[in-house]
Amino acid sequence: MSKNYPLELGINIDHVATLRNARGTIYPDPLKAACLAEESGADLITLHLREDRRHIKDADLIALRPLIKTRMNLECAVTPEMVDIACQVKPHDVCLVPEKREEVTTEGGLDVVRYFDAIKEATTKLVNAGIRVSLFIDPEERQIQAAKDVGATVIELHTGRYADLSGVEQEKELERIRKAAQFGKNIGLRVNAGHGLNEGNVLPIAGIVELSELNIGHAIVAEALFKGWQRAITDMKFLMAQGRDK
Ligand SMILES: CC(=O)[C@@H](O)[C@H](O)COP(=O)(O)O
Ligand SMILES: NCC(=O)COP(=O)(O)O
Repeated sequence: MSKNYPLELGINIDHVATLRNARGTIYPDPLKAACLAEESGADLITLHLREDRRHIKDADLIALRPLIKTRMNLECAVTPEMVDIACQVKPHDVCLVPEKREEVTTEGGLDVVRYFDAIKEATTKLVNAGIRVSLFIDPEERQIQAAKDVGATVIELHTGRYADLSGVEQEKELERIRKAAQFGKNIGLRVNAGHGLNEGNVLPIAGIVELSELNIGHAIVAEALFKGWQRAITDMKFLMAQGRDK
């Protein structure tokens, strides 16, 4: 990993819980996954407490908080319930995300421009509780500027569209993400990225030097089936370092 431009890896453990919940068993244990991830070089642990609790449960969040040795990044919707939970649990970071009950996964970023007042209120409460606030947004200047204006100090650029595209269209989306990362950094924000990243598409994203952190989950859980959880994490770290040093 380049020393001048470090790139952190956040391991998202949501889909360890998805597998556990499919049978209502106590395994695989997301807490064990988090601890092993840290041992394998994860720089932080990310988890998304969805309103419908389809993967991570409140009990996971509470049990995990004192176990985390790196940083906990809690993703949650902009609702009074979630903001209250976050203020009680006090993760290092909260990443506010858009949520629709019926979606398969997070579609698009938060519309900070449209929901400015509600996002500002949530951000202020979290910041007053000593939590760093990140907003999960599309790579658009007006959303990035609005994120800064509501008082967030971090943004996470949604890479889901990039991950779903290929060829020239993917190149164009990569350029959009690159420009957005530069804009965010220039106005003083920490810029992260994530969603849909995998071993096959992470290199060009890792090469964007303005990015500080990538959050990756689903593809790492999938890779772990074939080569093991810890190997999937060390391989991803290796690829990120390759992308960064290119
Ligand atoms: C906000 C985000 O990108 C992740 O939390 C991702 O959504 C993983 O969880 P889901 O698959 O439930 O969307
Ligand atoms: N914020 C993105 C994230 O945490 C992981 O998303 P994915 O890799 O599960 O798509």
